[in-house]
Amino acid sequence: MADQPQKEQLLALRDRIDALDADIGKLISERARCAQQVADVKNASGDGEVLYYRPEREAQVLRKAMERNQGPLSDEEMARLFREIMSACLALEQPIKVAYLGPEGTFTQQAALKHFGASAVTKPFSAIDEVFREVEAGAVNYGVVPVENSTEGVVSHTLDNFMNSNLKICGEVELRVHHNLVVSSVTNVNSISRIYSHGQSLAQCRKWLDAHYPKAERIAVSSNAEAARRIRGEWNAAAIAPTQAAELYELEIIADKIEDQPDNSTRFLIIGAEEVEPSGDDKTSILVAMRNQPGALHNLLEPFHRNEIDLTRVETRPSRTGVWTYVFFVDFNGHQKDPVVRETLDEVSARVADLKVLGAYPKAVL
Ligand SMILES: O=C(O)C(=O)C[C@]1(C(=O)O)C=C[C@@H](O)C=C1
Repeated sequence: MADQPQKEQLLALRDRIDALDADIGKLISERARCAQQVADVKNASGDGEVLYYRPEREAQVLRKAMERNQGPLSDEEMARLFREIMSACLALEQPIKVAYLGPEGTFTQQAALKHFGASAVTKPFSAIDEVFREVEAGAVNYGVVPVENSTEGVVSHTLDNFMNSNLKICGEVELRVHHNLVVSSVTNVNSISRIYSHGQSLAQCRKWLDAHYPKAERIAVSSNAEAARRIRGEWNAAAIAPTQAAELYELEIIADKIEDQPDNSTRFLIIGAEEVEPSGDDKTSILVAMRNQPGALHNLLEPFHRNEIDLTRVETRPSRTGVWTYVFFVDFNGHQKDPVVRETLDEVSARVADLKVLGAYPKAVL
C-alpha cells in the first residue's frame, strides 16, 4: 500500500470507511428498532405513568461503552457517541422535554445537552424557581439547574428550592467551565469601562480582571448569556461568557480561559418527578433539619462514618421555618436502596428533627 500513489490509497481507505459506515448505519437502525420494542413492552405493562427515560440504564450503557473501548478514540469520546445514539433512540420512544436555567447559551444549556443528548427538546427559563415549577406542573419531563461551583461554592437558590419541593434529583452533570472575555462589533476594545457577567463568573475571574481591567466597572446580571446579549449595543462594554454564548450572539472572543482556577467546574442536577433505580455506582442526596444543640452535627454524621459511607458534600442553609436552626444538605456515595444506606438513614432519622431523601441517582458518567 505504501507504494500506491496517495490518491489510490485514499480511495481504498474511503471505500473501507463507506463499507463500515453502512454496517454502523444498519446496526444503529437495528438498535433503534429494539428501543421501539422496549417502548411497546413498557406501554403494554404500564399501569400508571410509563417511564421511558431510565437514567440508571443510560448510565450503565455509557459505562459499558467506556469499559469496552480499546481506542484509538478516548473513553469519553466513545461514550459521547453512544450518548447521542441513545438520545435519538429515546426520542423514538418519547420526545423528552427538558427545562433549563436559560437563556440559550448558558452553561446550564450545555449541561442539559451533555446529559440528555441533542434529540431532547430543551427549553430555557429565566429563574431556577421557574425550572422547578415547570417540572412540578408536568409541563416538561425534567429540569436542569446548577448546584455547585468548584471556585465559588454552592448555588444556594437551588438548595432552597428543594426545601419546598417534592421533586427528586435523578441525575448529576459535571461541566468544565471556561470563561472568555467577549466584545461586540461596536465595541472599542481600547476603552472598555464596563464588564458584564453573572456574579459567579465575575467572581471566578476576579484575579484576571484585577490584572487586566482594574478600572472597569463589573456589573452582575442574571446570566452570562444575558451579559453577552447586552453588550451588542454598548461601545464601551465587554462581557464574560461561554464560547456558545459568543457564537450565538456573534461576539468576538478577545481573551479565552480567563478563569482564575484552571480546573474550574460546575455541577448541575437533573430534577424530575420519579425516583431512580440503582445503577451500580450511585449517589444519594438528603436534606436534614436539626435543632440547635451541642454535638448535633457530630450526631448526624457519626452513623455515616461508622458504616463507612463516603460523604461527598455537606452544606448548611438557614432554615426558613424558624423552628429549626439548621438545615443540612448531605450527599454521599451509595443508593438509598442499598441495605447499608437504608440502615444508616433509619438511624439518622431517629436523631434529627426531619429527614427527606432528595434523590438517589447515578454518578455523573461523562
Ligand atoms: O432500556 C430502556 O429502558 C430503553 O428505553 C432503551 C434506552 C436505550 O436506547 O438504550 C433508551 C432510553 C432509556 O433512557 C434507556 C435506554
